[in-house]
Amino acid sequence: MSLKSRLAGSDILVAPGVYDGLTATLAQQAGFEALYLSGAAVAYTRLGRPDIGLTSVSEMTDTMMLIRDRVDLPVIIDADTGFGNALNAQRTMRLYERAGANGLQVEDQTYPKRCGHLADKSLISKSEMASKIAAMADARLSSETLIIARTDAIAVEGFDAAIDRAEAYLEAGADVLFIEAPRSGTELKRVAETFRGRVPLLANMVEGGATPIRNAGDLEALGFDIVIFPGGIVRALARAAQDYYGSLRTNGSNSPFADRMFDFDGLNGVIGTADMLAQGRRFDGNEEQ
Ligand SMILES: C[C@](O)(C(=O)O)[C@H](CC(=O)O)C(=O)O
Repeated sequence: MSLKSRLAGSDILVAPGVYDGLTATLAQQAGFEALYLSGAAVAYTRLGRPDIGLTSVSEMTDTMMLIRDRVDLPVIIDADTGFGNALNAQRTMRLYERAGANGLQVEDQTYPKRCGHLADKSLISKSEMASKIAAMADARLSSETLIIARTDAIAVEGFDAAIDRAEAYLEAGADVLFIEAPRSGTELKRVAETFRGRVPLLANMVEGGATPIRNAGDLEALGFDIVIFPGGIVRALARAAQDYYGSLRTNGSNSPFADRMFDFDGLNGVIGTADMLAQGRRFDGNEEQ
């Protein structure tokens, strides 16, 4: 089912963060209907760096292609600022679509851009962002690909300015709105009350970030249509990896950690090694097999 038609349904769409073929595979196996390819998660894992605009459009496109080759679920991808002005954003649109993305999230920050939950953000003007959204809509290869317009204005210009910007972005052609980092339950509720029923709304749950954490059911009841959990997987894996390396360093062996990790067959089961080898045998030119 396309992302667009899925959003016509009444249940909230829960899109966990992913950043490579393995996390995409695991999320699909867990039963999620869509994935969120998080720029933050790519920065955290591939660069070991914060989400401050260091990752490039090529690295994100490459990651999108790897994920699309592995899973067939709809993917929403982080386009950051579009990686520059409207012309860069148009190129990002085409590259991401060709790589297999189904929805692009673009934000109104300027460089240096930051994670929406960090301080000291700065914005391009409302009209420049509206033009960027129109430019992306113009460049879009398929009308099925959604443009998710994000405003970071709450922390910079205040809540009312954020709502005003979101209205302008909707007018400019955004398919989904993402008001980044509401600071309280009241702000979350006001976002939902303002746009519910007019346009699909996305909520972003960042553990320890500016927005109080709500579960998917609560967000659905408020009127949100999509919720992303972009960096949670990296926070979980980073903790597990820290424990793992600590244990190996201390013990000189993985045996004490064995009940917290897959063994050889276990991981092969997760990634589907047997099926893939069987498929390879069909094409190895040996009629006997
Ligand atoms: C949604 C986000 O843009 C992302 O890169 O996943 C980040 C999330 C994060 O930093 O954890 C954001 O700016 O909210």
